[in-house]
Amino acid sequence: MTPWGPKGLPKTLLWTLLGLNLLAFTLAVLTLNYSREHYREQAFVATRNIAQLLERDLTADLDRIDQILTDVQTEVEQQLIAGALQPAALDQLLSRRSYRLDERDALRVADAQGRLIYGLPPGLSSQVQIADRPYFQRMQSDSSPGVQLSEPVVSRVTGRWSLVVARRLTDPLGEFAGIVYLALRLDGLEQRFASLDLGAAGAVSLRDAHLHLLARHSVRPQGPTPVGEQRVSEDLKQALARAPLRGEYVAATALDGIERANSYRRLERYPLLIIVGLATDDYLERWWSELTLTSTLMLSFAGLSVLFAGHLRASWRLREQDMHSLAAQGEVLRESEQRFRLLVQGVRDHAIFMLSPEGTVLSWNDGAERLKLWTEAEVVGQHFSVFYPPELVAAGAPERHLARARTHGHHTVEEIRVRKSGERFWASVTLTALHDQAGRLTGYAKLTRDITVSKRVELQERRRRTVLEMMLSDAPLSATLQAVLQGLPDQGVGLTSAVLLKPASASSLILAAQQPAAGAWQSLLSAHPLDTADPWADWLQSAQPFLLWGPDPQDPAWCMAARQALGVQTLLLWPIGPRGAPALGVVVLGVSDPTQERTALAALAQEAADLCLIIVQRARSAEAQALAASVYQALGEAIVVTSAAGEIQALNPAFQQLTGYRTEALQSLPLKDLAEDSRESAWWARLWQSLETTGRWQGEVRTRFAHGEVRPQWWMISTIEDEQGTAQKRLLILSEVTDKKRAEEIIWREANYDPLTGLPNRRLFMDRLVQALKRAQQGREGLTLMLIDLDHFKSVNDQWGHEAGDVVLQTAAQRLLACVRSTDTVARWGGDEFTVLLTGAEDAARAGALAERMVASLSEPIAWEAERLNIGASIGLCLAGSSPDDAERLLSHADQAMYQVKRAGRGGFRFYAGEDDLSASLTKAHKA
Ligand SMILES: Nc1nc2c(ncn2[C@@H]2O[C@H](COP(=O)(O)OP(=O)(O)OP(=O)(O)O)[C@@H](O)[C@H]2O)c(=O)[nH]1
Repeated sequence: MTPWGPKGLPKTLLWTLLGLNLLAFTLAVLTLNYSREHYREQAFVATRNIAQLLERDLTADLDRIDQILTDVQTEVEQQLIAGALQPAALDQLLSRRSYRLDERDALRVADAQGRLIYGLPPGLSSQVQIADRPYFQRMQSDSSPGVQLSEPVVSRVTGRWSLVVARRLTDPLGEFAGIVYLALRLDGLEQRFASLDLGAAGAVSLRDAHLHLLARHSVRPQGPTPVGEQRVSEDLKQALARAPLRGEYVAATALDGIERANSYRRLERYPLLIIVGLATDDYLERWWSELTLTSTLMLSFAGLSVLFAGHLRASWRLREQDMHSLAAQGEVLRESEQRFRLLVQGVRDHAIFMLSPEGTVLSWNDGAERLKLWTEAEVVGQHFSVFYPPELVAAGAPERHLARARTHGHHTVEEIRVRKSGERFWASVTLTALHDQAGRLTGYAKLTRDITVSKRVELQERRRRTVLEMMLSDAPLSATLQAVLQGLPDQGVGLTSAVLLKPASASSLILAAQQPAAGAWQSLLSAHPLDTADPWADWLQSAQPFLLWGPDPQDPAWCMAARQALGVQTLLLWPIGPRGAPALGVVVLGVSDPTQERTALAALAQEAADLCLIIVQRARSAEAQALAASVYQALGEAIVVTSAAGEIQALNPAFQQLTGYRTEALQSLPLKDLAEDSRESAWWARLWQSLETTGRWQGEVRTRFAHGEVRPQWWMISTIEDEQGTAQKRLLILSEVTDKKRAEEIIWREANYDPLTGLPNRRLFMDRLVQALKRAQQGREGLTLMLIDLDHFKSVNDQWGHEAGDVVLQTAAQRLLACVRSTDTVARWGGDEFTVLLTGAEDAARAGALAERMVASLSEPIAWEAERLNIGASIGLCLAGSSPDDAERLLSHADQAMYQVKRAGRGGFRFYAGEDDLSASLTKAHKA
């Protein structure tokens, strides 16, 4: 945010507002000051006027009094010249003059000794003396004529404060003869002052020459007037010093402390001073209102200024924020644009460019250059239809796409495009219409991505699926092969046509040909048969790919003809068939675009060839299966098909006829349910063990028929295995029992089983060991071999006879069988030696535990007649390794391990510990 700084507009405005406020304030102060001075001046004018009026008034009064006094003086002096004072004549005189006097002011005459000789009220006679009065004594000694004024005195006649106005009397000799005077009552003066309008607190005073207070009127009196009081304010003293006759001053009066604007004036002819004052509060009353009003206005103005400034500041801040935010947005936008431009420029996997509304290229990014191989300088200004293959341009695709984008906002399509080199590729194209704010079309943004790889995979998968579905729905072979070819041009590799040929009689057989070039192929082959002469014969035998990329004089004549007939440069022949085996057919591709990637073409041909091989092989295996099924159905032998685990899956008609069963009745039942003999579980276990280890079993079985009948049947069970040797099905063929079959079985049993113990003999054990080793070497199961030799068996024979030895051998066989699983094989190797073959996911831990159990079991006493025979067992173990162990070597290793146990004292087991265990093998060899 921009600071509320000195350079900003708001700061200027702030200063302006402040200046305006200061100006207004100054003006207001000046105006108020002027106004105050004005009011004061008015007050002075008023007081001056009043003082002047009072001066005139008082002077007039005193003049009048003086006139009377002069008249009386003249009269009295004449009477004195005449001999004695004649009061009657004075009364007469005074009665003529008395209208000019206030009735309260008495005119009196005192003689030279100060005795009142005239003017006393009745009853007082001559008792009144004024000889002690200072004014009397002054006049007694001062012979100057003229009127004299006294200091304020309390009249001895009236008892009131009075001012004595007197004239000196002289006798004819010129000696002092007394005074004639008028005692002017001061309260009378105060009453006169009271008639003046002096506001709420004004005052007027009269002082004598020595500033004694004579009379005073205050609108707000503080008590009786202190007549004679000489205290005055310093301001008055200073003013009098400056201007003794008249002047003005402002001061708080010494008597009541109220500040007033005062005017003073000395009477010209009498030593009196008039002071008139108007209280400051009075004359400034209006000024105070003005001050209040002005202050209110000023405060209002200042308040409004502050509000205005605040509002302005807030608005400015908002504006600043807006501007900042705009600036920030602008910056973000610029950055975003920059990033977008860099992004678009830098995108290398997508062609991103702009088109004008007419489809002319306006801009070009790195990805576009990489994808389409045009540089920006070459392509800008060209119409974008240069990226379309000619057939799409001819069909009006570019214009159609623009129109769609215009109508719908954008248009996405997956189609073939061409690079500058002419190479075709699968592209995913999105055209987006761009408009300005007024909604006018400004152009198009075009995004193109090379999707050749994924598209090929997708098309390949689609074709495979189609072909698979056709195969599963048993579509005709030719139609399925045709489907392989039909999808090929979509792969975008510029294929002109493809054909599948059957080489054996190639000239006449086209297995399938891609439309619409089938006719061209047909006529080519009729004119130039692809015979089996050199070099084709050898090639077809080897089934190697044959790629002809360009015309070469060495090429077979047929190729030259094919190129010519199809109008192509590149021919590609790919054999159909497993490598190294004679070809079943040939895929021939004619490629129109010489720039095509060879690996892509080769992959396409190979994939078509692989698909064709699967189709042909399946057709053949279907034929074979159909044949087998018809044989199975037609055969006179009764046949049952089961799963590898023995669950019944199918019965042929002959079986149903023989046994009376329907297929549904036996479906999923175990095969052993058909054998009455399987009630004895050990019998069935032996049978199944034989079947699992040898894959075959045959013998007489009491067989249950449909209606409860049990008839002896000859069972011949064989196993159908897959290519890895894993059992898939069991096939049981039932037939009538014949002597020959019985004899065969006896011979078979004697050849494979030990008659004393019933265990498989050495021969059968070796068979099973070899089979198990095969499986172990395919990594499908583990294998452990055990060689068990009874300890001290000879002594049983020696001590108890051969029969006892036989019982011991039989018992040992049973005990060993009881220790193992049904899938394991326990065999009698010979004499008192047994072998055990443990299969499945064997490990040393389980084999060791089993050996331990066997040692323990064989150590248990064996009952014979009343005796308890004691033997033991020594066991050698050997785990089949990942190396191709042969059976003999395994047996030798187990034997070495067993002998080590014997040497160590018997009664135990031991694993073969490697070739280093020489002592064991050597000693055994010696023993042998
Ligand atoms: N009862 C009986 N004895 C047999 C049979 N076959 C072999 N023998 C005897 O089994 C004996 C095996 O001998 P050896 O294994 O050396 O004797 P051993 O006492 O077990 O000696 P070690 O194995 O060293 O403990 C021989 O005496 C044979 O005659 C047979 O079928 N029945």
